[in-house]
Amino acid sequence: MDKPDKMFLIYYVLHFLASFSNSINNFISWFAMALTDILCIHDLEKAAQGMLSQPILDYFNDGSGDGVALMENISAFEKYKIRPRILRNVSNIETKKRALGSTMSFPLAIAPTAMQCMAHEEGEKATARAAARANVFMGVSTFATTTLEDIKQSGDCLCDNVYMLQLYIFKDRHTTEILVKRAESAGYKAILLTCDTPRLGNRHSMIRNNFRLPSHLQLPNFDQYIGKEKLGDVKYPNTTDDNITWDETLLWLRSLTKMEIWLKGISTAEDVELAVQSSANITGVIVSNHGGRQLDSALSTLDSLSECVKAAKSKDKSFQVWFDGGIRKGCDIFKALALGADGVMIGRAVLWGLTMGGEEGVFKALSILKAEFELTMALSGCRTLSDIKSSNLARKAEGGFFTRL
Ligand SMILES: Cc1cc2nc3c(=O)[nH]c(=O)nc-3n(C[C@H](O)[C@H](O)[C@H](O)COP(=O)(O)O)c2cc1C
Ligand SMILES: CCCCCCC(=O)C(=O)O
Repeated sequence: MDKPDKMFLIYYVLHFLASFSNSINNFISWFAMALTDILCIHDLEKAAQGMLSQPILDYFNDGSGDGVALMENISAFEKYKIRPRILRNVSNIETKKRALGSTMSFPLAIAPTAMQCMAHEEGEKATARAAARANVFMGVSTFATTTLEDIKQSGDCLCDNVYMLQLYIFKDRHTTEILVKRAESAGYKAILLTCDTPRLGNRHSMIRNNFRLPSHLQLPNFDQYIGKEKLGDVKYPNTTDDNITWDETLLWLRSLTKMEIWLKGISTAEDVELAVQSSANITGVIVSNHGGRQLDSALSTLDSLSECVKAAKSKDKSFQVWFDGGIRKGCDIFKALALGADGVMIGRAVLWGLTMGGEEGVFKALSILKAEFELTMALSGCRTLSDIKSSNLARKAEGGFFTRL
């Protein structure tokens, strides 16, 4: 047995022991994490693999169709290399970033991911506590397995943080309206309207595994309406609205709330222009292909990013362009910012941390990415976020040569 395998074996034994008692669970998670030498997000991914049933693991990890968009989200980062600058005094790196009227510790937020109690019994509550400790904003899925109020309260026990509700619009608009109003009264700061899922993507493993939410879990933000027995089958498109539009839906949503509205799942300049021009007063977009889970053969999100940034910033410099898809390393964050993103979000990296160690595991994932990002800045000669520029990158061109941007 080589060293990494031994390390994970120790972890599984500790995790098994921890499952006997909630009270020592957190301590064991922390201890196991220290013992098992988790150094990067790939270590967390590997550790999470052995801890979930196949249908849940596949649900978290897989993309749609042949998985091309999923793979290319990751490989696209290697089309860019960093051009480091030297002798620039990087003794005092500054990574803090302002958005939604608050400050985050670095330009990264947690993307909304559904059903986190499948990863760990504390689910979204553990994620919220880790996010609060790391001062990282948190997106909460409509399909959360915890109420949106309980999630925020769990983080608020530690300190103030920013929460954003990801919204799927149901055909029953009244259900959606209740959700939006609950989020606003709970103190959520933004709605992230997911726009790339009028229907669920073709996820082979969900179909093969006959994926269902485990019977002890619920979707308490709306399951009085949808009914969890419908989850994962063809009824999904029957409950969410596939007739949402720039004019009618966005203006209706704006009439419900004063919270910021962001559009998630945008990948073209044309749609960014519409977002900037919308009279629904959109704050920003998240350039995303849903982690490769929706339209297979979609452009990788890194390949979409430049046209989206150009379209937004040429019309309104303050319009926010965030990014997600394939971020596994601090240098990935650096590359997305160098291409003009205002910040990034991460999905699976958080789920792997949560699976492995609950709150401690998510905190570990966030800490790894922050440390790697800071190191990339230092080694590239960038002391502040505004020092990160497109000239810090070279892109692979014809013949495999790299040319500077
Ligand atoms: C298991 C899983 C569940 C997700 N659930 C949602 C969701 O409920 N709503 C949503 O807008 N996006 C959802 N996403 C997409 C993420 O918000 C995000 O766009 C994506 O995970 C980013 O890619 P990454 O996982 O490579 O970081 C989900 C992604 C995963 C992996
Ligand atoms: C089985 C229903 C999935 C609901 C949508 C969650 C989601 O966005 C995802 O990517 O999965």
